[in-house]
Amino acid sequence: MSSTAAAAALPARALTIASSDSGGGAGIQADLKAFARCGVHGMSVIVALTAQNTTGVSAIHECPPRFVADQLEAVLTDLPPAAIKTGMLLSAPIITTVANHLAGKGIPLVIDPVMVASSGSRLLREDAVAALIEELFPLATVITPNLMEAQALTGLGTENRAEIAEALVALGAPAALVTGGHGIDPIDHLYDGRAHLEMPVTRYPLAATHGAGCTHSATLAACLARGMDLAGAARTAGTVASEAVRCGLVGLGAGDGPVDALDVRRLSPPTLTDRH
Ligand SMILES: Nc1ncnc2c1ncn2[C@@H]1O[C@H](COP(=O)(O)OP(=O)(O)O)[C@@H](O)[C@H]1O
Ligand SMILES: Cc1ncc(COP(=O)(O)OP(=O)(O)O)c(N)n1
Repeated sequence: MSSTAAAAALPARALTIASSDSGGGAGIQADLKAFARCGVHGMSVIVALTAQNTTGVSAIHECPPRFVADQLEAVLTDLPPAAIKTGMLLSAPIITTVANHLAGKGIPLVIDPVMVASSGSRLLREDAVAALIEELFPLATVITPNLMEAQALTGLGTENRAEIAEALVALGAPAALVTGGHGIDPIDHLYDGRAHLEMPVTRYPLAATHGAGCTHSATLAACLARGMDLAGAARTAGTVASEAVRCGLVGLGAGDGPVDALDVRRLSPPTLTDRH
């Protein structure tokens, strides 16, 4: 195969800029599984490490912003991604570093404004919320808060997703997708500044939703990397996240079990042959 033909056969690339979950349920670990689920080569810039399991976060170790910049430069210079997602960014200096590296690149960007873990720990410092809105939202293709994050960002108490999505777009993001895992109705709501689109998702009443939001936003980025339009990518993200909950590993730990985008229980190690 010629090198041009070999390059044409390569998978699309997507990058996650987020934090590690030592329990393997959310964060970078969930993102890379979602990228693989979508047939996309995943790359990662890790901004913080969490000591975390299914019951909660016990410690957070922040990477120096200079090392975040080193990772960004390593990836962006050699392996430019076709789409990027951000997850847990933790601090204002990290957000500024990320924004400085992404500004002007024109790469589709999904911002998952991760603020508080479902276990209650803060994953975005209070003094970093303004930086997220002012420096990163204008660079986004779409932001994907859950209902509670959307309420915190807008200061609105309503559960009316159309109203909240419009307020999010008014904050500077070109499009907002409010996810529906926690709401009364399991509906994802997309507003792109012109039209509203409601996307029902199948809800599974399982104790295995840890990492659902990460899986959702990573799938959305992977679909954009593969050339899908925003509405199609949003529908696929809702379906993949919902399926990951259906396949979730209930009982894996003492708390909320991790979602499983790859449905690993149906996989087994390859059979070894004489050639191996
Ligand atoms: N119980 C559930 N059953 C099916 N899908 C779910 C469930 N919880 C979450 N999801 C899926 O995960 C997505 C994100 O979930 P959500 O709870 O809104 O965000 P987060 O995990 O960030 O709190 C939803 O849009 C939905 O597709
Ligand atoms: C390292 C890390 N990143 C993100 C989250 C939040 O995960 P998410 O899927 O948005 O929601 P919950 O699993 O907290 O419901 C996290 N916990 N850790």
